Amino acid sequence: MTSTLQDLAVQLFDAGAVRLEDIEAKVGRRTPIYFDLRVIVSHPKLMVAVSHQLEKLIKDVHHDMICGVPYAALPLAVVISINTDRPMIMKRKETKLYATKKLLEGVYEKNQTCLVVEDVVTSGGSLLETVETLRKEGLIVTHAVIVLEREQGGASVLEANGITVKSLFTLTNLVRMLHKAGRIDNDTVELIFDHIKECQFGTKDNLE
Ligand SMILES: O=C(O)c1cc(=O)[nH]c(=O)n1[C@@H]1O[C@H](COP(=O)(O)O)[C@@H](O)[C@H]1O
Repeated sequence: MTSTLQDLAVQLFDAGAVRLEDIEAKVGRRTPIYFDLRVIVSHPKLMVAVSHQLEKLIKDVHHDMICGVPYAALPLAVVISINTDRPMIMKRKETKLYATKKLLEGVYEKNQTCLVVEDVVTSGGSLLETVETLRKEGLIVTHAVIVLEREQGGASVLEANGITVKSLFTLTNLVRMLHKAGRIDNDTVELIFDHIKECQFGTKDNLE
């Protein structure tokens, strides 16, 4: 059975993937909402449901293989690879210092297309780092599929680097769905919407 996006938003919240606390984000600023997809490894049915939704987004995107950005997106990439019978490659966080000394694991050839899977895009930096590694190895990367686009400028940064981002949720529609389901109150909705407006990347002030 396929969950609707509204159901999925509530299931993710109830599994603890949405943290409504003041948390430091990877790049620079604090955030009143943190989407922590790492919890889904403890909820296999939810992992399959999220993967199914991502698969719908990529069915018309040509790709020879997929690569998950380490580590949060790796389990999703594995499930999508199995469900769609499409090979996967894995990027290491650091180059192996012995034996093969590889940064990418798996089988690939120059000029093959690789679709990237990521959990969250805020500034776009993490996803771009993976894309740069893949491109250095001669792979063609034009699309990424992600779970949450935080609408803080990252998608535009990626677009400017030749990557089209397809997302399951934007932060605005995730928050609206959770508000509708009574999981987030009015004040928190306002706080999050203000944060989205105030904390934008890709602008001169926030370029690191
Ligand atoms: O730090 C973040 O911006 C972030 C926000 C959030 O809600 N959830 C979350 O997982 N992150 C982390 O931030 C990364 C994306 O941030 P950028 O590299 O700025 O796009 C993700 O891969 C996560 O490691």
